[in-house]
Amino acid sequence: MKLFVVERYGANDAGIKDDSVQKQRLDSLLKKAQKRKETAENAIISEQQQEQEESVKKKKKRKSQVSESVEAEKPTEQEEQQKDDEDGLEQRKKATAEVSQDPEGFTVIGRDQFKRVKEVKGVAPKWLLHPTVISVNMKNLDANVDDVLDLAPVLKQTLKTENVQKMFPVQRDIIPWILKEFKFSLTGYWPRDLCVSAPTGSGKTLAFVLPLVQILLGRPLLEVKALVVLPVQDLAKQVFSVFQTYSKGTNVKVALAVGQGQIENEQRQLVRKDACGNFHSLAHIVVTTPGRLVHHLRVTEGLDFSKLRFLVVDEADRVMDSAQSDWLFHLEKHIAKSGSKRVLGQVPPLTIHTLETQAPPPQKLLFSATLSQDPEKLAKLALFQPKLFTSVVKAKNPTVDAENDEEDVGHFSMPAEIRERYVLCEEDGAKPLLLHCLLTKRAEKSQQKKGHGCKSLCFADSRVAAHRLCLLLQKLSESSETKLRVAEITAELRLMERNCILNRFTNGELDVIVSSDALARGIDIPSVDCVVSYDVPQQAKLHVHRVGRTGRAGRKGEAITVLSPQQLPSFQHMLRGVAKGNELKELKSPQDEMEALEETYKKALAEVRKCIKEEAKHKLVVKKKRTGVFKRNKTARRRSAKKLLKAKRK
Ligand SMILES: Nc1ncnc2c1ncn2[C@@H]1O[C@H](COP(=O)(O)OP(=O)(O)OP(=O)(O)O)[C@@H](O)[C@H]1O
Repeated sequence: MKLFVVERYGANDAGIKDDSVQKQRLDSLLKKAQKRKETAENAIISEQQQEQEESVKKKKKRKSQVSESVEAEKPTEQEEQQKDDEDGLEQRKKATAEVSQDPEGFTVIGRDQFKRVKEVKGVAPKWLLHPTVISVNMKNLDANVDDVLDLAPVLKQTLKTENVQKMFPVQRDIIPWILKEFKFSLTGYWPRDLCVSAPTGSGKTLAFVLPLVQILLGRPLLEVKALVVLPVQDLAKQVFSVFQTYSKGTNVKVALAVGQGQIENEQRQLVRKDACGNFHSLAHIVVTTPGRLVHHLRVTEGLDFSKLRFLVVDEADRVMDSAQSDWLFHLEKHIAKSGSKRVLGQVPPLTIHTLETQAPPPQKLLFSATLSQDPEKLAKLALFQPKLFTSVVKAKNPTVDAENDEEDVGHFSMPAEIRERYVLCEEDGAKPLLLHCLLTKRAEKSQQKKGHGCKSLCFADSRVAAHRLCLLLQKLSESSETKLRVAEITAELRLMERNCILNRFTNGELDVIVSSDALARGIDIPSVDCVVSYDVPQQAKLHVHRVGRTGRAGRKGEAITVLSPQQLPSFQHMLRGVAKGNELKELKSPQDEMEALEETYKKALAEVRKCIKEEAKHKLVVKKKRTGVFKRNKTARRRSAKKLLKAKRK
């Protein structure tokens, strides 16, 4: 044990050989500590006394303003009050002394000095508080293409061939605004940035495609003037095809860079190197995803964004939330190398000198159905005098308490054409059967009424859940009279496979697509009749996007969410901030049909279990084979290397 004894003061140290000297030192240290404690306590107590006195003074003042008759009784009350206050002070003194003294005798420094910090409430900027409200009414469209827009005849012709007769409210408001800002910028002023928050399927894509093509019409020089950023490949391809449609018959060149094929192929569409070694842009508009953009900025020689005039960010909230949200930083760095335009960063104070010496920054155009109106998030984008167009008005949700109706809680809005309902499922295990019954019922009704089946999209939480649900629905419909053709789309499938399934769905070869949230955002699938949220979405945003796959472009749609009774209150609470055209109603659960199919369901469940086991086995075999081949290859390589060495030695 001696090993662990630390002798801080050795016997040879001067002045501390005696025990008496050590005692003296200890006493003086303890005295000092005691003094410090007392002064700290006194300070706290005097502070509290002051506060107490002030409060008593205030009370006195208030009471002196009351009438005389009441005043007659006051002195006794005041005295009592003062007594009470003093007693309270005494008690608190004791309590603080007790609290600040730990049972082991240590004093916690500053324990009584902690005070609750006052919450500072942020103030939304003016442009967020005073937006221009876009109508959500898609029924009585008054804006004829010819009357409203100052568009080139080629574009008007394409609109006619695409069967666009009238402009949707977003397009009616946004297109002239962008064109006007552009004209304004030609006079030397910087264009204002734009934020658009409009419901799903309201035609936001055309609202930026048309003005960009119009502005870039007839430009002899090939320079990248517009960069359009979307969160994922599928959406970028979709927007690219709209650009292609509307740039037909014009000299506007559009390129796609989403990482679908080899990077060299994309580079060939973006830049050309001439005989003298100079680089030339090959597109006016580049449609891309954040990840691929950063890749090109790093590796594509001669890519020049210094002449950029427009930066469009569709599904802006998702793009900004994504892991690659540093793409703006990389873009700015890239531009800074070749020019002085600012994409990010502090906007300098606008003086005549800045206007004269600095080129305007690219105008940022942000679009989304669930655009964040959080000033902090938007501040990251360094928007220049932004203008907000929104269709979000005060949410009115009859299912929520009346007091909540008064709040300005609207963050997102949904198309008024969507009829939203929920169905309660008591047992979690019976959910697939309930879904099967709902879908077959809908298909039969639609067949009777319209003469064709009902196209439905079902959203599950994950890829695995979507796969299992798809198998179950397939098995159940095999044994039922109404045969539903079911397929699945998850992020695991390649783009080609996904497109193939979507084409079959659009052509009426499939009735149901089960999907993970890979399909939830932005994808424009014509005429989806019903969207079913098989698993409850965790965020209102996700719900808005899922449901938004139906009821597009003014068509009618239906959205059903499958809930357990326990999930209902939180679901209703989540939808508090979503402005809807229709109220949320309950749909009767098809109990009779479910009971009739109980045996078939059990069989289907057993078959699916078998199927999943076989799939897992198959995957394992494939994996083993791969690793086995790899090992064999490795050993073969080693053997051949050894043989070679031997041969060399010989
Ligand atoms: N003026 C119009 N007349 C008729 N159809 C239109 C018009 N404008 C757009 N559409 C069609 O409406 C559908 C939805 O448009 P779009 O994809 O632009 O919606 P969105 O607002 O971007 O939706 P999301 O927020 O879900 O991405 C598309 O099929 C498009 O062709």
